[in-house]
Amino acid sequence: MSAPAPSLEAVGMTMRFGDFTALDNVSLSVPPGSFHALLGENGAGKSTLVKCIMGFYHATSGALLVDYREARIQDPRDAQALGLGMVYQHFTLVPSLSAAENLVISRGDTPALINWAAERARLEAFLAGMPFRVPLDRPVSSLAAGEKQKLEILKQLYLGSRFLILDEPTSVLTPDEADEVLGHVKALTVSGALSVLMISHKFREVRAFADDVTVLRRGALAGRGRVAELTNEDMAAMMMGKAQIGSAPPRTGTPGDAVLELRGARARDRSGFKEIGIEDLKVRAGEIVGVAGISGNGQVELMEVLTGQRRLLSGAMTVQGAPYAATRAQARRHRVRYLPEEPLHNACAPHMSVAENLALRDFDSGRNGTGGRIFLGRARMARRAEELIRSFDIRTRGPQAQIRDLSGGNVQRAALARELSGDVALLVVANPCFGLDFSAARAIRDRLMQARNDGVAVLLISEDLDEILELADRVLVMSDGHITHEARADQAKPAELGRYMAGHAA
Ligand SMILES: Nc1ncnc2c1ncn2[C@@H]1O[C@H](COP(=O)(O)OP(=O)(O)OP(=O)(O)O)[C@@H](O)[C@H]1O
Repeated sequence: MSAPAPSLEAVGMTMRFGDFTALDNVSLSVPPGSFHALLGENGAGKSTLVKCIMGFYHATSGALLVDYREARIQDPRDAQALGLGMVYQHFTLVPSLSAAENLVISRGDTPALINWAAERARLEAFLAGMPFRVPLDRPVSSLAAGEKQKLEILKQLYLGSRFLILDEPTSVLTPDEADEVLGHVKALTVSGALSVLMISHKFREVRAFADDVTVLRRGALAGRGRVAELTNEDMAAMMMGKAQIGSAPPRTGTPGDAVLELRGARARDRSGFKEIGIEDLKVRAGEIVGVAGISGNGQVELMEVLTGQRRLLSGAMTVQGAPYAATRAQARRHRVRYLPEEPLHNACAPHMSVAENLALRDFDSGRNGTGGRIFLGRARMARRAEELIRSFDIRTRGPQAQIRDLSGGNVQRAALARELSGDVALLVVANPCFGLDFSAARAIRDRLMQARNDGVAVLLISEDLDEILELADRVLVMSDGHITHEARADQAKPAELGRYMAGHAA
């Protein structure tokens, strides 16, 4: 790569939203060719800081220096022109196009009529200078998550970025994929070709790859230092202050009768070309059944079947012994609740307030679940919201804040608060701790265990094997659309589960 990596300094950055200060006089310095981690609990201000750097937000005050010169970044194009690029948790690639096509169209200057031979030669020349590559001609949808994330990084480098902001870049990757991707990124920083600022919640990755760390807490700088000179306890203390993480509630009681049953259930997968098939899945009252698997192995389709968004081609689904198609009336009658992935988009009304979102479930249920359309009174809604905000520790400016302005982790807590309040028989959750810091993850996991101990049947679909091993009574592995393995969680061996997850076990 030609241009050397730039340095970046943020000096006294403050960002106010109305009378709320999301970022309070925060400074951070990333020398050229270094790998800098940005840590903080959910809502600490990490995304706000990087959005100010990238020109998505205009800081209320403060300055940015790129290569020791003041940079005026009005919008993301200015940031790109200065060599700053961003890679997100979720992919931004076009799934139906190949890697080569994705790279070429990502350039703003692509002509309407593309000379593919010339573009291909240009791409090959670019890739020849890269320490890693990805298959260029397959549709991106067929690439594994690790390959997609490598392509996101290559895309930024192809666009000329020499300073990468990585926002939880390994959330959807397996630990091996994460190490491979971050290993390549690290090598680029060591060679001086790239500077990196990475938002992460994973101490393991910070420790393995970052040179320096900055920690934010409630919008303010809480600490910084060389990673090699800090212990995990030091970093945790900076993140959380004096607050300690309590120990998890013990598992109590034994499972009762089956609440959810799927038998011989077949449904099309998203491509429409394959099928998923669940021969026999039972979740009992007072039991957590974990469905482990690498993303893209039918978990999304299974969730869609369970939530009534995907039709069964054959087989049966029952809840409490009755046929179940997940209509709203059935879900209400059988006290079934869902926490889907990305709750802001899938389980919330983003423009509505926290209080309204916490009450959403009740809008069409009437005062006593009779189905009468009686809207909750404002005062009662506000009282209830305040209770849930307190007991689930939702960090918000108040019940009237729009839910889309909450940090990711706090949206998650709000959705879970709503789904777990009231009388629940079956709870279906997908990746409930995705993107959460560890104290938020701890809080959510404790709630799930508590629900189980209270007799709720919990189906936990998760890509996080540690989470499943901690919470589940039984583990099922889903691979290529089918349940390929079942084990009691206390007897399961992670390596063996990993082999089934990868589809390698007999
Ligand atoms: N556009 C906005 N309007 C109002 N408040 C906002 C806005 N964006 C963020 N905030 C608030 O600023 C605070 C910091 O949020 P931010 O998204 O930066 O946190 P974060 O550290 O990135 O958290 P997470 O780890 O959950 O992503 C939060 O309390 C959030 O509610």
